[in-house]
Amino acid sequence: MSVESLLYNLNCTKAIAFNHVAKTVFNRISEPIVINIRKHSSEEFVSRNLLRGMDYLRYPQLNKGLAFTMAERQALGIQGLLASGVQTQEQQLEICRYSLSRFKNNLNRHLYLSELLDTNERLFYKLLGSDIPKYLPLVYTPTVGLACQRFGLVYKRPKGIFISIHDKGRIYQILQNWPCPTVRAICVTDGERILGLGDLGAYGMGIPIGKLSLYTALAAVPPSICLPITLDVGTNTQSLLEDPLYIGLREKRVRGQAYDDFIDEFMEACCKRYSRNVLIQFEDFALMNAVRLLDKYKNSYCTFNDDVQGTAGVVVAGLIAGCRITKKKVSENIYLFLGAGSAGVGIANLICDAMAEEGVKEKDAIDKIYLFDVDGLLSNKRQGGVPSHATKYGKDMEPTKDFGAFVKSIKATAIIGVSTVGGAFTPEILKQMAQNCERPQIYALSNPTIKAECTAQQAYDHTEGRCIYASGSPFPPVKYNGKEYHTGQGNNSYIFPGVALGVLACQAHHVPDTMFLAAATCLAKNVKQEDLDMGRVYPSLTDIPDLSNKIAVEVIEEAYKLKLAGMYPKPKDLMKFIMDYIYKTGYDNVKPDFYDYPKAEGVHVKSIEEMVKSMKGSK
Ligand SMILES: O=C([O-])CC(=O)C(=O)O
Ligand SMILES: [Mg+2]
Repeated sequence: MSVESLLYNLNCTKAIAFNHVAKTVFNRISEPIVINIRKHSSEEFVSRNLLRGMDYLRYPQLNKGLAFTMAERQALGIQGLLASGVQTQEQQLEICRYSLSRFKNNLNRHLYLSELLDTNERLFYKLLGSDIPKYLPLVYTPTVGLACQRFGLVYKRPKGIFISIHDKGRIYQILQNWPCPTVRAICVTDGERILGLGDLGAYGMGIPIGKLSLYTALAAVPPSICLPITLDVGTNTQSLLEDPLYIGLREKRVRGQAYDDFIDEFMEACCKRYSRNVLIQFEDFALMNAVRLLDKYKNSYCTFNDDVQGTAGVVVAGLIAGCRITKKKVSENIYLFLGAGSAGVGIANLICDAMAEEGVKEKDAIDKIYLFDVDGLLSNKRQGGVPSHATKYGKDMEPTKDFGAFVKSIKATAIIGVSTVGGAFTPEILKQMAQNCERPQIYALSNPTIKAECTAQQAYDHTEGRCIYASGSPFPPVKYNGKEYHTGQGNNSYIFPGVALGVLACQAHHVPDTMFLAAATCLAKNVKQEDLDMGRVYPSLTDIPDLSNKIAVEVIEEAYKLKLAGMYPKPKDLMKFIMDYIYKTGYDNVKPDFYDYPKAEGVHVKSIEEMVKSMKGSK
């Protein structure tokens, strides 16, 4: 029995109580144990691969529930373990939809979906894909924020790896405990800046799980190659340290050299375990580490920071699409940021790149971009100066903390909220934007919903319905002057799944900023005129899977252009190449080789169909 199935079979409390020594011991005895007790040819096959029929029900990657046909049930030796009825996947989806409709709140819906993922992976992704606008907010922003805050209740079984600062020196060994050796994509957090909710420590695990489930739901990246990781270096949130349900280290965060050495070891261990071009997505690190670690690793690893580059990609896509409405160039706007953290500076940098494409020099581009942080305008004259990650945006202007007055004095045409201060775009600020230009662009990007700088309704109400508005979390349709408007969700989920798909498919070994600009341009190009007519700068969420494929093609083009691709020769038809690569949610794609089962040398891993056939042949 593997450690995974052992944990699976224990109830939640025992699983958490499973101590480190026991884990190590079990890991040792989970080395190949060849069971060969059955005689029937198909059963013999199962045992030689150490997969028992029951495993087809137990493992979400293999389970089809009542959709196993009678012949399959016989071949797998699971007849009688399921009710006699045989269901189609479509019928199962109906049952899921009905079950979800019975819950009264979204956290319970999130928990239901999380259990579905633990039970039947293909059904989960099929359901998500059947109505993305409906299900995305349940597995992702905003509900995932709540799930993180309650992660002590949500945690049931391993969906990713926790690596604690005390594991320093043996990170590689811990990675080996993950049962799938084919990992190609990792999403990692240290839980310090979870959405706009702050330091949630080990509770942050909900984020890499959610982000990677979007790799599959929105870009059909095979889930077996994805690994969520939380680096537990403690938490500085006192309420968590005192929370009896808290699942992480009850210690203050480790900082300085010890932290840096830990992250260095982590990066090396990932490469040693999974190859040098394993993709590592950084997510929800605090500002002090996000930009610094990106700069440190971006040229030596296959890595990106979603909050810096993914968010920048989606905002720049919105701005380029916004220019299709205003008939202006990107460089003809004046940009003002509320928030100068990792997201703000990442967006500002990519705006400069977009202006460079229009032939604007970097200095002139910077002149059109202003940032505020908690201490006011990034002014070179302010006490304490401009933070090091943002020095190039420091202005030789008098310091000010009055954001509203500044909106007026510089005649901003686009304001971008990445401040995590809910309601910071006051009615006065919005009204001023409406005076500054005909179609002011308002981005209220902080997540989850309560952290948005203004709601969609407020933006329309205070700009006479003339604004181009986008938010990070979804808002219901807005009513203005008797008309209904559907506003866009400027969330990095439009960008990172497609970029990841492209990087993974062509085995790129770096993820340069230009890939995000290529993704942003592709996204902006694909906004339909009818969306623009409504003032919406993003396509419908329903379109994301198609868009991700298109973005992936652009990313692959960029990878070959920059000689970063690891796969030669370059495929002739990139779209076909992508279509062959991606994960399919139909049950006919269930394969028994999803995990690291010890296989006898030369043993062919048969598909379920082959097993059914061999059973028929042996009759
Ligand atoms: O997760 C999201 O919805 C967007 C994001 O990266 C963040 O807010 O940190
Ligand atoms: Mg994030």
